[in-house]
Amino acid sequence: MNSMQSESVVRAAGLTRIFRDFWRRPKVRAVDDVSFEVRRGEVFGLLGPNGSGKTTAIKMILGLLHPTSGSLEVLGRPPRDVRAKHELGYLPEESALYPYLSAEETLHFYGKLFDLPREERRRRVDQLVDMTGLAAARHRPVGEFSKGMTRRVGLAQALINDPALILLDEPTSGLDPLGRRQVKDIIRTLASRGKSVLVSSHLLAEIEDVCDRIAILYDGRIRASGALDELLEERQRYLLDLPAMPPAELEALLEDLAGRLGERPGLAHPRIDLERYFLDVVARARGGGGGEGAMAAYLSHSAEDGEGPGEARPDNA
Ligand SMILES: Nc1ncnc2c1ncn2[C@@H]1O[C@H](COP(=O)(O)OP(=O)(O)OP(=O)(O)O)[C@@H](O)[C@H]1O
Repeated sequence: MNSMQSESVVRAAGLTRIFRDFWRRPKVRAVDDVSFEVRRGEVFGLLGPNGSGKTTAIKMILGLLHPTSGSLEVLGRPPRDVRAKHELGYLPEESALYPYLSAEETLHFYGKLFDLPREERRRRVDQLVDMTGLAAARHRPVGEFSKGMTRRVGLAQALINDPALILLDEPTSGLDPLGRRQVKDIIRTLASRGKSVLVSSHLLAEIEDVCDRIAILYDGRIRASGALDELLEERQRYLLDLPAMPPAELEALLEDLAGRLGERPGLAHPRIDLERYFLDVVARARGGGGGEGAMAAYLSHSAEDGEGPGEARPDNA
């Protein structure tokens, strides 16, 4: 692992947030003595059931909530530092958008808030509209959008300032399988260009194939954390991948293995997951096509700025 990738962009140690009641008596330990780090160029999953403290942790990273105790550093600065905020992108659980602005106007509005010069703003809005699959709806008011389309606008908005750290609260909620795959591909590509992405979700299976490392929160505390591959790999067993072969040959092979192992190995056909099957069916139905070109254009701009370390992925990816 090179030094760029091991660099921490979020460093939380003993982070605690207690909410108090009206009489200022401690009420809920929403985040309780939590320590973790998010490294440059990785996708970090903050997972946990409803009410486990994910949003509270994200709000502290954003500088919107003060920790009760513990330390927190974001991009090498205290989270309340305005310079840290400039390099952050945030997709909240529910995006509050101006219903009468179109998708394009919405993105221009946020681009202006970041003081992006007009030409750059135009270029980024065009790229983001394509990348998030909103090209056909770019001139429609967002008040008319479905939940999935609103989510896409929210994601584009979170990326308008080309942030180094992107916080995504339940990014796939409300999206159909195509939209989910698209968002996950965007997340992976962002990470491959050196961006750091923190994804919070209670839909574990949905983000399993996008995270490098995870922490599982329950009742405000981290119950498990580490590289996803290491956490999920069953190191005591092996799976063997065989090509198709005549039944008699297969039987002989199994017999041979059973003799050596003292047990007959299990045998099954591999299965693709339902998401991949579904996406194949839809791709065939509509004759291919996708937003990869747009994504490449958006990201090549980031690379031009010298912000990305190329195609490198963290060692544990
Ligand atoms: N402003 C607040 N005042 C009092 N309690 C709060 C406040 N915000 C959150 N909590 C409590 O803190 C705990 C953690 O909430 P949080 O919203 O961080 O969970 P979450 O993991 O994001 O949940 P979800 O998946 O439902 O969004 C919950 O018990 C919640 O009721």
